[in-house]
Amino acid sequence: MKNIESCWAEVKGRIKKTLPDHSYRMWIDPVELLDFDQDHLELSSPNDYFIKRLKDNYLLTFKEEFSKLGVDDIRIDFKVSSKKETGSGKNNKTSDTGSAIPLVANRSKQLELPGLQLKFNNGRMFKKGFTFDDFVVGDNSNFAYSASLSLAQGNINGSSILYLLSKTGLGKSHLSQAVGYHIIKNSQSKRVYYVTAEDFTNEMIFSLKNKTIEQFKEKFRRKCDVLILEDVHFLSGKDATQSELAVTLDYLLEADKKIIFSGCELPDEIPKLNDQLRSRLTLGLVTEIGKPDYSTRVRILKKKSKSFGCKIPNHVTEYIAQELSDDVRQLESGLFGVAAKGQLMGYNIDIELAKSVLANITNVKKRISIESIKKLVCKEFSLSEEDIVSPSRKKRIVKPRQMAIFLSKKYTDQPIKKIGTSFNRYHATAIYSINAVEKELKQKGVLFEQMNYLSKKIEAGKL
Ligand SMILES: Nc1ncnc2c1ncn2[C@@H]1O[C@H](COP(=O)(O)OP(=O)(O)OP(=O)(O)O)[C@@H](O)[C@H]1O
Repeated sequence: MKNIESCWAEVKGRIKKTLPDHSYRMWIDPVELLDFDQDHLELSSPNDYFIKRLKDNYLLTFKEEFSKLGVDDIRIDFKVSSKKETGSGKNNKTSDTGSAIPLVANRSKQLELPGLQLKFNNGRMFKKGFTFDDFVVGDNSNFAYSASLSLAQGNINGSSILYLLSKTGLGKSHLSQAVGYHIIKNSQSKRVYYVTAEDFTNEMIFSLKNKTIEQFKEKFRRKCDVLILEDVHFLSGKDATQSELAVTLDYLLEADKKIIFSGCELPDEIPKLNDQLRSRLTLGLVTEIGKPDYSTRVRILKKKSKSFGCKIPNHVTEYIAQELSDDVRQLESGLFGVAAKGQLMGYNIDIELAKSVLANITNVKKRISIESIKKLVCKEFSLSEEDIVSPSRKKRIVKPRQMAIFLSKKYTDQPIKKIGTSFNRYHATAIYSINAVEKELKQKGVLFEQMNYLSKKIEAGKL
């Protein structure tokens, strides 16, 4: 009889060679040997869902690999148990420092969506680097990552709908595009439509105006295998689009197509959504991505520096991770700032340099609050603070109020509900204000100029 422990290590090694990096990392790497005897072994697994996946997809492989090593008819059981409980300190430590997770050795160029290049055809292009291999998994994103990967590879416990929920900059677009990218990469004939809710609305309006609405319906209802729809909160109050989307979803669900939604709020919390659409949005699995903890932030920074080819010393990386804890977009901008200043000015990349770059980000952030934005807008529009929170619907007050609400959403991480309350407004009205400003910004008129002016002041910390 061979030594089971060494066989298990060899089985893992052999499976690693046959699986894509992210699948191995996701499903096999966390599994540890808990207990064993001559014809039986017990393996650890983080949760029941994981166990089901292992049994469905990898149990046979485990047995085959054992058999190849001369261990036949082994009985394998799984038990919910974290790595920590298994006492494998080595794994915890290495995954904290990031070295347990192999960096992408072969960053292939981001695939473009297949098919035509026409505007309004398949929607937006995927961003380079928004793949599963480029996503750093932490406790904050484990569930969302695993659900996204399951959907990309098949389905999530029989369901084909996923709702990714998070505050801004935490990886919703990254994961939803990773699903699309994975599907196209493995099956180029799949028609993946990646659009924001705003794109969907605009395309619908465009089709109505141009009398091509039948083609629009046909495209989304019958010519789409995977629909990725981002920022669904944008649909608030857009009745016609909501009804069309609900019907589209029925067609896709009927045909068992895959659907990924993303949004900053739960479907139940998005105001002015008709029941028809709301019930369809809640059909899928809702997975939330939270803020990454310190060790995950360090791993994200290390991965980003590596993929962008910049060498940042460990203590500087740790300093950036310590200082910037709100979201990953902010982390990225801190990292780029430090790398760029170092390179352009020929400075050493050290804590002093990092401090000087991060000071702008953190100081400005500290000073920005709903109240400070409210004050600034009142001052610039010669309004009193009573005016801006009053019930008045006079144009000279409504517009600045909407702008202040929009800026509060943009520059603070406060929930929209809270922003609404700060202006004595319902949640639905706050969302309406944000949408109204977004729409007017596109016209590049006076409001656009005013917004630029206010944004520059806020970013410069002149509050
Ligand atoms: N876990 C992660 N690992 C690596 N990169 C990440 C991770 N999470 C987020 N990012 C990066 O952070 C940036 C912002 O992420 P993304 O655009 O997906 O956020 P979002 O939640 O969609 O934000 P928004 O709601 O503002 O659209 C991207 O460059 C993305 O690659």
